[in-house]
Amino acid sequence: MSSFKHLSVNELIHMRADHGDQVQIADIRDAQSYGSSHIEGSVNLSNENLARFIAESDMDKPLVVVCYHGISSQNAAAYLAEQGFDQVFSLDGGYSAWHLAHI
Ligand SMILES: O=S(=O)([O-])[S-]
Repeated sequence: MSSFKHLSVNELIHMRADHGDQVQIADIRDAQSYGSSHIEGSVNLSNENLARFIAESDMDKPLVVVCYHGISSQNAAAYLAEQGFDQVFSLDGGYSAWHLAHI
């Protein structure tokens, strides 16, 4: 059964250092929050672009799901794993943890 794994901010930093833009990041926060700041290289995923994102993504590449605090990203990550992504991660602490680590 496909499912997702948890990823800490530090693990994400290392993953990006090792794999660069091979790492896909989907930010599921609202467009306004995403617009005011987001992890560089992330895409804002919403119900509107979800189908296209799934259709156009490389499912072999790691996919990290980011929300506000790491709660709702878990449901989204489980869903995306069910859609066929091989390696799906939910960012623990969400964008707020990422932001804190980068102040
Ligand atoms: O985005 S959240 O579900 O972690 S509050």
